[in-house]
Amino acid sequence: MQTWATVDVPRLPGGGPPLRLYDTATGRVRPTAPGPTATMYVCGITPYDATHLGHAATYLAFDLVNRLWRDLGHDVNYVQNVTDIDDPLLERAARDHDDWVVLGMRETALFREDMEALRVLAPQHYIGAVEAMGEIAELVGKLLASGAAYRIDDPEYPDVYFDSSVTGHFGYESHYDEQKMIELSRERGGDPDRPGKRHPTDALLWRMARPDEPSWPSDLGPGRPGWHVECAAIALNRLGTQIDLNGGGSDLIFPHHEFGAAHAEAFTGEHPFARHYTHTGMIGLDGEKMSKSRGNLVFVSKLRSQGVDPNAIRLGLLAGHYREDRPWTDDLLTQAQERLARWREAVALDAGPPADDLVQRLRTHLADDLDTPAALAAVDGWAAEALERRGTDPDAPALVRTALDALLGVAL
Ligand SMILES: Nc1ncnc2c1ncn2[C@@H]1O[C@H](COS(=O)(=O)NC(=O)[C@@H](N)CS)[C@@H](O)[C@H]1O
Ligand SMILES: [Zn+2]
Repeated sequence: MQTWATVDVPRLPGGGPPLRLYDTATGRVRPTAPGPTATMYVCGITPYDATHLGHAATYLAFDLVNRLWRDLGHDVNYVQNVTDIDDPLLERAARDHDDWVVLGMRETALFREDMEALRVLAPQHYIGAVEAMGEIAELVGKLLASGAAYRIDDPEYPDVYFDSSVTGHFGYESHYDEQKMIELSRERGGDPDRPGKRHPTDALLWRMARPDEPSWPSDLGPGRPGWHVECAAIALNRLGTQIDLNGGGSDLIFPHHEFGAAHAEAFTGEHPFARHYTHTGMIGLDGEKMSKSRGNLVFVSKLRSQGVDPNAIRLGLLAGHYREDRPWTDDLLTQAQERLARWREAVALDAGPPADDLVQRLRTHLADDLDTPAALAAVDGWAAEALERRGTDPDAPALVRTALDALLGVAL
């Protein structure tokens, strides 16, 4: 699938400390240690109700990771999927009497546009589940052949399930207990109560064709994939057997990333699949998580059509820490617009206070588990000084502009 147009990342002089990120599996903020090319898989959207500010907050967080790794001299191989076939998409299309293919294409196009407007660096590989159907079915076939998966004893629909016990590490990513796993599995597309499963949380790998549901031919018989195996296949085939970072919102901790890791590890025999599992907090509105099911959504495209500068949306979402569940409010946007205007005024000056120290502080704060509140405050400090006392370094304004572009993705 075509990815979106990307902006280039200006080079900054000097360098910063290694990027440290919170890892859900080890429960600690730990240094990332990518090789020359960092490998990152961030789960993409299920293409409807795109792009709400919750989506945007998550992709902005991983955009900072992308930018920081580049600033540290790494290339980044960034892969993202589109879940363009799955129950929620089919349900939404049915509700709106929409063709599910058209709905998916329309919403994916809108998502691309919004990502471009927000200056999110494009993934090297932007892959839809439908276009990856062959490789997904192939992975399911191999898991079935190896005994890591099994067919449920249901003569009408002998669907294929993953045996969550096969890797011996199941649960290492989320650390949830069985009860919580069953609860979340039920809430997020699983079927723990289906009779005949070896373990209630075992995840569906291949759903045999049902009447009036789309299906694809495969060696497994006609059908369509379960949700988690698409991400395992797409990541393994483009990033290798162990990756630096698997990212997404905290609602993906379980079942999605636990199973994505288990599917990958059952196939490769290598553990852990990802050296970091990093999850963002939920953006809320009026006290509730912003979510499709609740319909309390604020859309990037709507704000853009009202003339809101995408850089202000970016600053509004980066004002809070990426791992905090936090509300989106009109106030947040107003403060971000004022901050953006102040910063623009300061970098428009023909001189300012020396900014080398600011660049290093930006790098240090962002390398500390993406501490954007501290980073933005450091820029506020420089801008205030520049606007009060003007400062005498003629190179400072341009250096600040370049640093904000490269490290924060903000275009002044
Ligand atoms: N309110 C929210 N705040 C922050 N992130 C959110 C919010 N709602 C969804 N997300 C994140 O946005 C990303 C896309 O969500 S999604 O459209 O539901 N799609 C999926 O979760 C799957 N297609 C992943 S393979 C996920 O990482 C999800 O965790
Ligand atoms: Zn995913």
